[in-house]
Parts: sequence; structure tokens; C-alpha cells
Amino acid sequence: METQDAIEKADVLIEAMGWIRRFRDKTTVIKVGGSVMEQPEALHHLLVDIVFMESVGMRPIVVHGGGAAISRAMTEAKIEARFIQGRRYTDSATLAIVEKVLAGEINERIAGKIEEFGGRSMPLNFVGETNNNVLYGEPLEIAGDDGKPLDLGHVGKVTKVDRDTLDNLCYAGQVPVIPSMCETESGQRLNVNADTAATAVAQAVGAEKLVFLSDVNGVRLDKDDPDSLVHSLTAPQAQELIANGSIASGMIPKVEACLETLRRGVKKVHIIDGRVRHSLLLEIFTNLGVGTELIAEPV
Ligand SMILES: Nc1ncnc2c1ncn2[C@@H]1O[C@H](COP(=O)(O)OP(=O)(O)O)[C@@H](O)[C@H]1O
Ligand SMILES: CC(=O)N[C@@H](CCC(=O)OP(=O)(O)O)C(=O)O
Repeated sequence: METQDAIEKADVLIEAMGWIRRFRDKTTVIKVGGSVMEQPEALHHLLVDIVFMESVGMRPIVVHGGGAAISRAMTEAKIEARFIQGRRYTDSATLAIVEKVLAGEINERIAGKIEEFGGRSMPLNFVGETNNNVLYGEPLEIAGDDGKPLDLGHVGKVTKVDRDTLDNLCYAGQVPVIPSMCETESGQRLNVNADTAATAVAQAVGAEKLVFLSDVNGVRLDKDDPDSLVHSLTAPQAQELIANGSIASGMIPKVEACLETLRRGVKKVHIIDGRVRHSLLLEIFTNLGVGTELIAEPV
């Protein structure tokens, strides 16, 4: 029986070989949502998966949010969190919290854990003595229903990514870990929605794949019903679900980010459940089709 078990394990390795070959030296951008980071066990398994990917010659890049932790820190500081079209209104006091919690604590924690699990990583933030920032941008301008610009405070969008630094780190076998903030040309720091930050990184490095890890099993027709999961979604279908309100709250910037990424040529975009053990490896190494795959047009 033991030999049988060992043979089955060897079969699994052989099955993975084709996928490993396919993705070797190709970049996968992994966006880790704040909700996944709230669950230490889920985060542990996810980071081990990322170390595995790097060990077999893939090039993972992590972009992370931390919405839940930011909101918690705001409550402690007695600041009320307010969202406008899925973006956090960011005044100066909120920005200071975002910088400390997201670019500081969470970013360093993820990078530290990757190292703890046997990988090598580089936290890319501007907190501390050296500025390792790779995301540059400008204030985000969005309009309300009346067409007038909305005041979001210090919220930005990424317009430039330091691709050379990311390429060099990946080449050297280090996993870049990027918080969702950017700096303007004049050095002003801005809070960026993590889904859109991940999109900008995926486009800049010409990623083969962009995977969003969230706390739901994917895009659902009814957001409260896990059985209404949509396995494959085309761009027009996704737009329809946003327009009719089926896709709401934090799922809006995520799906919009997916659509933008497809328009810019990244081949595959997936939204999967980061709470499921090894969901990332299942997504990459099997045909099981976990979560929702977004595609530009039906094949
Ligand atoms: N149609 C939908 N399908 C799935 N989730 C949805 C949908 N509409 C809204 N949501 C909400 O979007 C959330 C995911 O977005 P968000 O909280 O920003 O996640 P993350 O922090 O992982 O980026 C889900 O937890 C769910 O409550
Ligand atoms: C402008 C804006 O909304 N920024 C986000 C950045 C963090 C984020 O996006 O975190 P999740 O991935 O966990 O949602 C925020 O302040 O919550």
C-alpha cells in the first residue's frame, strides 16, 4: 500500500510537469485581498503555494491590499471609513494609517512569511530607511452620476511601474511583494485600490496570468448564493452584471480591473477563493476550473 501511495504521488508530479514547463520563466501576478489576510491559515497555505511556484521556476509577483486591517485601524483612531464607488475616501489622517498598516506592517509581514516558508522575497515599500517603491502615479479622477468630479482625497491610480526592478528580482529568484500605494512625481503618496494596482503591474510586466484571491468562490449571479458561481464570464456579460447590480461593492473594482487587464493583452484572469487550501496551485496546475475565469470573448 505504501508503494502504491508513493506511485500515486509520483503520478501527481508527472502530471504537474506539463504545467510547470508551460509557466516556467513566465510571470504570474497574484493579488491577495485583505479578506484572505484576515485568515492566518489561508494566508499560510497561499504563501507556501507561492514559494512552490518560485521554486519550480515560475515568476510570482504579489500585490496586496489590506482593506479590512485599514478599516480596523481607522475605527481605533475614531475615523469613520467611507467608500465612494468602491474606493476609500482618504484624507491625510487616513493616508497616514494606510501607509503604516498597508505599506508598512502588512507588506513586511507577507515578505517575512515567504522567507519563513523557505522562499526569498523583497518587500517593495517606501516606509523605513530605503525607498523601494515601484509604483508611480497621479490622483484618480472619477465622476459621479451627475458627471461632476468626485472628491476622493489622496487616492491615486498607477501610471508607471518600475518594471526593471521587478524583472531583476524575479530573475534573481526573489518574490516581489508590492503594497497598493503609489508616489507622484513630486513624491506625494497616494492610496490605490489593490485590484487596480495588480492590474497595472500585470500589464507592465506582460504577465501570463493575473489571479485575484478573494474571500468568495468567484463571481456569483446572486452575491449571497455560492451555488450561483459563474465559471466563465465574457467581458460583455460582466458589464451586464455590473449594470444590473448583481456585481456590487468590492467586486466592482475587481471585475473592472479584470476587464481592463484583458483589454491590455494579459491572457488569463481569474478570481478564486483564497480561503480554499491550495486554490492557487489548483488553478495553475489543474483543469479543475476553480473560481471564475474572465475572458475577452467566447471561444
Ligand atoms: N456578484 C458577486 N459575486 C461575488 N462577490 C460579490 C458580488 N457582488 C459583491 N460581492 C462582494 O465582493 C466581495 C469581494 O470584494 P472585496 O471585499 O473587495 O475583496 P478583497 O478584499 O478580497 O479584494 C465579496 O466578499 C462579496 O461580499
Ligand atoms: C483607494 C482604496 O480604496 N484603497 C484600498 C487599498 C487596500 C485594498 O484595496 O484592499 P483590499 O484588496 O483588501 O480591498 C483601501 O484603502 O481599502
